[in-house]
Amino acid sequence: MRDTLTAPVISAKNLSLTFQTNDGPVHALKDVSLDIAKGEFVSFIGPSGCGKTTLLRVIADLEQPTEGTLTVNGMSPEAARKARAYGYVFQAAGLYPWRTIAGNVKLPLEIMGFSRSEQEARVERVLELVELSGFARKFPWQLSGGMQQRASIARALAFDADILLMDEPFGALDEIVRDRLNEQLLELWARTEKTIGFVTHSIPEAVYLSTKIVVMSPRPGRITDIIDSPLPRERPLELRDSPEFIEIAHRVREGLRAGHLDD
Ligand SMILES: Nc1ncnc2c1ncn2[C@@H]1O[C@H](COP(=O)(O)OP(=O)(O)OP(=O)(O)O)[C@@H](O)[C@H]1O
Repeated sequence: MRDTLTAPVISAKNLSLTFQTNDGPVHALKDVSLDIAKGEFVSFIGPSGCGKTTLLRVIADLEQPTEGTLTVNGMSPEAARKARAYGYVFQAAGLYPWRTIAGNVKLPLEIMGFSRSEQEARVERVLELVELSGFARKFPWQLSGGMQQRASIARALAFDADILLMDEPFGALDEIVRDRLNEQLLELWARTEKTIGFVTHSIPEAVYLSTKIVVMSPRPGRITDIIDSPLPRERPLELRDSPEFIEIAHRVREGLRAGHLDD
């Protein structure tokens, strides 16, 4: 599947972004270069404030870089956004409490003007993908935190974007729920062949999920290491006890430490 001859889906070259604030400039990203191939699962890991969210937002055309170039599917991020290339999953599920789960998932489809029958078919399909088929008519408060986050993933999948951008989607959940969601996300990724960009603070989560791990350092946010994971795509949770897994986790930790030494 990972054909080295195909052009990258996301290509960043020397991206920098400086926010101008009342307290002076904040260098959120500095000289970030990265290629992401179709179907990859890429995690961005680094300490708070290192620019992970900013990088995801630049890819999604929610922020403009100050320097450098970025293409998504060979187009500008703006053109890619207009072509509905992305689904975005935020830290908090962000579901509307007065809408049912189906109603929440349907919302972007309503806005995009899909026909009613197409909306119904898509909602059914994505709720099945995230294993929430029986919960379409429930309201968000009737679901656990993990289920709400799955509903927000379903919403991001509903319009069938090629790229799923996820900003610490499981950060607020306990470890057991998180493990299960990680497994489910890998299954979903295998079934849909999406390209995924995933922000996390957790080393095990990054190593468990990713085909590529991008390690970032703060002030200004730079990439300190890019690790192409040798782990197989099929990943039972027990893989986390294997020497290969521990070795990659060690390398991520070293990358994080190296970033801090430059402070
Ligand atoms: N709109 C903005 N205006 C000014 N500064 C900003 C803005 N957005 C982000 N920043 C600053 O840019 C830096 C990078 O922020 P960003 O949210 O990308 O970091 P992060 O790695 O995602 O952090 P966290 O892990 O805490 O979510 C931080 O110092 C942040 O305060």
